[in-house]
Formats: sequence, C-alpha cells, structure tokens
Amino acid sequence: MRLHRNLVFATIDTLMAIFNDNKYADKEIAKALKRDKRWGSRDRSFIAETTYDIVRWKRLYAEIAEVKEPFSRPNTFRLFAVWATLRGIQLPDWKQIEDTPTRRIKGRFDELSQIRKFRESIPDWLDELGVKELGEEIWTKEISALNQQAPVVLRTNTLQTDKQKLRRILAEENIEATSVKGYDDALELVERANVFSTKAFKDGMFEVQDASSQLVADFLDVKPGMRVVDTCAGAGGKSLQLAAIMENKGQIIALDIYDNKLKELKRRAKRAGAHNIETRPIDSTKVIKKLYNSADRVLIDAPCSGLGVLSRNPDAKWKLQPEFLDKIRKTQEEILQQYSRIVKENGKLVYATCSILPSENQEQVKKFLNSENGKNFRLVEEKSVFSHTSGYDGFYMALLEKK
Ligand SMILES: C[S@@+](CC[C@H](N)C(=O)[O-])C[C@H]1O[C@@H](n2cnc3c(N)ncnc32)[C@H](O)[C@@H]1O
Repeated sequence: MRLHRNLVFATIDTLMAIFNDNKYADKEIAKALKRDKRWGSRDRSFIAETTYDIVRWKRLYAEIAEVKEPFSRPNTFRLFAVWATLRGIQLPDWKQIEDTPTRRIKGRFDELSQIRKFRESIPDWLDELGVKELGEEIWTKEISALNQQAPVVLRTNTLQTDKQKLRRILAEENIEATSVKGYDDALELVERANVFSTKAFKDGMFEVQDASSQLVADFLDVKPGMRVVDTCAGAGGKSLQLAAIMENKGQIIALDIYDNKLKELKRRAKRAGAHNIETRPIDSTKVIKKLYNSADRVLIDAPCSGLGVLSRNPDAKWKLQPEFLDKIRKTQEEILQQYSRIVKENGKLVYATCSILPSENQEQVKKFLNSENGKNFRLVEEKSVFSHTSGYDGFYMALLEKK
C-alpha cells in the first residue's frame, strides 16, 4: 500500500479532534470525508478505517510510541507510524515520520501483547470490571472479539421485498451479500460498501442492523393486530422490524425521551412503508401512566453501557466512565419498574441491552422479579449473546410474562 499525503493528513486531523477535543469518532470521520469531493471510495475507506483502527488501538499504540495525552501533532504522527509499521506498510520519507524506529516498534508490540489491557487496548478499570463480571476466560475471549471490525449486516424489510430478491437487486448495484444462517432476514456484505447510496436503500428495502440486534424483535413474540409499546425506541431500528413482523397490522407506540430521535424514526418509517407506528415523546410521567395495563407486548430496549457494540463504536472504550455505568444501571432499574406497568394481563415484556455485563442484564431482571411490581411477572426465557461465539454484537434479552 502506498500512503497518500492528503489522506494521512486528514486522518491525523480527525484523530486529534477525537482524542484531544473529545469529539465523537463517527461524526468527525463523516466531517473529514466531506473535505474533498475528488476522493474515491478507496480514499474514503482509508480515512475511515485507519482512524477507527487508531482509535481502537490507542492505548497499545501510545505505549509503543511512548507518547501521552493530550497528543501533540508530532505525537499523533507517531501513533500513525506505529499503525503503519505493524501493518507492514512501507513508510515514505516525510519529515513527520522520519526516524521511525521500526524494529523497536515490533519488539515493544511483542512485549506488550503479553498483557491483556495493553494487547486489547482498554483502560485498567474496564479490564478489572470485565474480569469481575464475566470471569477471566470469557472476558479474554469477548474483549478480543469486540476489538475486531464489525461486519456490515442488513435487515431485509419484508414489507417491501424478500431476502433473495434483495440480494439480487443489490448484486445489480455491484454489492454482494450472503445470507446469515440462523437469522431469517439478515444479509451480510461480502465487502464493505456504502449501502446508503443504493436505490434499494432509498426504496426502503433494507435497514443496516446487526444480526444480534435482529434477534430482539423476534424474541418479543408479536403477532399482526397486537398493541405493542416500544418504550426506548430511539430512531426506531426495532420499531421498524416490529412493524414488518406485524405486517403493518395492529399498533406500535414508539416512545423516547428525545423527540429528535423519534422524528428520525418517522422519516425511516415513511421510507420503509411502515404505517402502524405512532411516536410519542416522553415529556412527562403522564405519557407512561396513560398506557398502564394496555399493551399486549412491551419492548424495553434499555439505554446501556454499549459494551456489546464496541466493534462498531471503538471510541466508547475511552468515553465510557465508571460513574456513567452506575448512573445507567439506576436508570435501567427505574425504567423496568415504570414501563413494565404498561403490560396488560397475560401480556409479555422484553428487556434488552447491547451490553455483555450481567450487572446490566440478568441481575437487573432478577432484582425486578424480586420487587413488589416484579412479582406479577415470570421469566419465560433469557438469552446472552456474546460476540466471541456469535461473530456479531454482544446483546442480552429476557422475555417476561405478566401473570
Ligand atoms: C439502545 S437505545 C434504543 C435503540 C432503538 N430501540 C433501536 O432499535 O434503534 C436506548 C434509547 O433509550 C432512550 N432513553 C434513555 N433514557 C430513557 C428513558 N428514561 N425513557 C425512555 N427512553 C430512554 C435513548 O434516547 C435511546 O434512544
């Protein structure tokens, strides 16, 4: 691979904004990609993938390069030189990376790779927490899987098409995708591509949604004609899937505390041809109280640490703080207490997170079932999906039934 100066410089600028100005990686990368209209898809993927890689391996590379945060521009170039050296890329004779100690970099890499927190490039507190919650063996495998680049998975919108048709339509646009065994509507891209610019996407034939995430709506056991409340609907990934499973029959009430996310949900629903979703922002406790004992099915896709989706969101390793985790566990507890009241007699509830930590998952469900309100429910089934066994995001889901 030959390194191009303007692409490397754009990567360095993006990294500095993410590391030193606490900006979000996805937003900064999107901004960088708009810089030069002449860049082709290879140039753009160089910037995106190199930036994500260096964000992912920040701690390891900083140890190897012996640099500390905040990273000066010369030190950010040192991180980049470590990245290129470890990939066996020939370094050009630019003054920013002259004198890169290639042999020393490889030696330091071998040395540091013996220690998990350096090898997997994670903060001390997170490594300790992972071991405490999952045990040495599972944590070691899981964090290694979560450091791999995530595959791109699509969910066929069965309101518009079926999986095989979609596959053919994408092939006509030069995008090759394969079925994913065990996931009814999922297609995985053989090579990364910008699927959002395809006609198939504009026509609402699919959504980008990880395979593990696609299991959640199925777990809720919905049928056409039911009244379903999606309590933490966000931009609606799961509401849209529920509408498809329900064949647009019945009612889905999508709630969230952020109205802007619900507005995006509406845009997506229109594109998908999902007509049975009504959005309601939670702007007072009344919104929830009005729905008590009214729904056949309730989905709580709870806010969480996001530790199960580190592969697609590597900067969460650096942005996440232990105090945030304490706060989010309290929110999860309150949400379960409040929103479970929406389920009517004999109705069902799914509590789900994209976390792999038992303290956000089975322990929350156990606590709920032992509470006064939880005594009305029984646990039907629960599922922990790990990235190292599934190959996709880490997820948790529990199905509860109201007695
Ligand atoms: C895991 S995300 C939801 C993802 C969404 N269900 C999907 O499939 O695309 C969790 C959502 O919970 C919302 N949220 C946070 N606190 C909440 C609360 N107290 N009540 C309802 N929603 C909340 C967040 O805004 C966020 O959109």
